[in-house]
Amino acid sequence: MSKKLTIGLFGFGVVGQGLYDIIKTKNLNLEIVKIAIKNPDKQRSLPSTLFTTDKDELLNNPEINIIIELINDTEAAYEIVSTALKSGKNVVSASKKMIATYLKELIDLQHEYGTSLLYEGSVCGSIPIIRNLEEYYDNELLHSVSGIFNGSSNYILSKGYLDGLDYDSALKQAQDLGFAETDPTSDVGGFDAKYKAVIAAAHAYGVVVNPDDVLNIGIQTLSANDVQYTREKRLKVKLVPVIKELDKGHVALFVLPKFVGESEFLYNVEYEYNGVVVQAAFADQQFFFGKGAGGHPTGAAVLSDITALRYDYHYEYKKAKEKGNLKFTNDIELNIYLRYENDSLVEALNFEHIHERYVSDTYKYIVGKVNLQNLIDNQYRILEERAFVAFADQLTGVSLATASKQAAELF
Ligand SMILES: NC(=O)C1=CN([C@@H]2O[C@H](COP(=O)(O)OP(=O)(O)OC[C@H]3O[C@@H](n4cnc5c(N)ncnc54)[C@H](OP(=O)(O)O)[C@@H]3O)[C@@H](O)[C@H]2O)C=CC1
Ligand SMILES: N[C@@H](CC=O)C(=O)O
Repeated sequence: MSKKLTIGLFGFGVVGQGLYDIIKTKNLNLEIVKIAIKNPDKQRSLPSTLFTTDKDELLNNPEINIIIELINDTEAAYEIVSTALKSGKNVVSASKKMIATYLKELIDLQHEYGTSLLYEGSVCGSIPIIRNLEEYYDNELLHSVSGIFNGSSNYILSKGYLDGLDYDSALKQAQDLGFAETDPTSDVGGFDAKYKAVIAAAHAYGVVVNPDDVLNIGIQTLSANDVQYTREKRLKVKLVPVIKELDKGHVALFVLPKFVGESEFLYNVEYEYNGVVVQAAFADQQFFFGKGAGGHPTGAAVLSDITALRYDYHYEYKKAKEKGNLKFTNDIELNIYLRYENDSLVEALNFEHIHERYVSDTYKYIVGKVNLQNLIDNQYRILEERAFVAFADQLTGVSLATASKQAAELF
């Protein structure tokens, strides 16, 4: 019989309960000894003796050998996870914001204390992308990793495009289904996708990037004109993080809405499903597809990490050792679609090339090439002015797939 896992679980919300549902269907030789929650007055589906609001009852319990952290409070999560790692307990977490924000510290803690932190559930829910980037693509030259990394925003886009549902109602449904973050701005504004991309970049390329340095523009300002424009061109809008190795040892990373054509894998990824497109030198293009949000899909990924701890699995962060010289950069050119009202925004973005321009009384747009840093500098203005930006490689004939062979000129 494999060694018994004794678990201290933090959080009994959507993911915590999803994990519990899965565990109870199987005889896995593991036991949840205690569950820490925040609100002692909330009605629970399990005996009250199992719950506590005192984190030390779990962290200081020598019988517990694994801590599972599934809470919705970033700072508290970091405190719990770092304390556990320091005290010799292995940890599984799905808290992508916490992991992306404190990735360097968490890697250092694992090395210093010889403990393991696994977080497959933090990136694209049920899709096993972290272990694949870490292990399978160990020796493969990765050109790019991109995809749909957020279920809620994809759900909203699908509900609008396919079912004609308005934005607010679709968001409410995503919240009711347990897909959305406590603050859904994280989902629709591209923050959540950015945290996931930051984590994926560490395993794909060995770069640890501060999320504050990464552009994220979301879908909040998508208008009827934008939708009409994409329909006419037989495109769809998807919220897509792109992680791309450039020439001369640089990695670019950004999150933008993207126009996606029928021939692209992401075109048919709908609702809460996520998709990851890996462009590799020899394997060429590969596609991972699965549910990206919700208690059971995420719980399944968390359980996979728990069982991996049985055989002492830990991330080696191999690319950081092998490719340690890669540097993150925002100095790249992108082809974008910009729908705007104020001409001064166009001036501020300082387009280097304009492919297409349209102006009427009610609708103005430009398709052209800008520097990513200019977008970052005007990120808040774009949102305030309710302008809409999308990565528009489809409109200029330069896609991530074809571009991979052209190094820095891809965009
Ligand atoms: N929902 C999803 O589809 C996915 C979520 N995630 C991530 O997983 C984590 C959990 O998400 P989710 O389950 O949806 O969140 P929920 O809001 O559904 O649940 C959060 C849980 O955390 C508990 N909690 C909050 N603060 C503390 C604290 N300081 N100590 C102990 N317990 C605490 C809450 O307690 P109480 O019950 O008393 O309120 C609640 O049980 C988040 O980081 C989220 O980003 C990752 C992938 C998918
Ligand atoms: N809010 C997230 C949940 C999973 O990570 C999403 O919608 O994808």
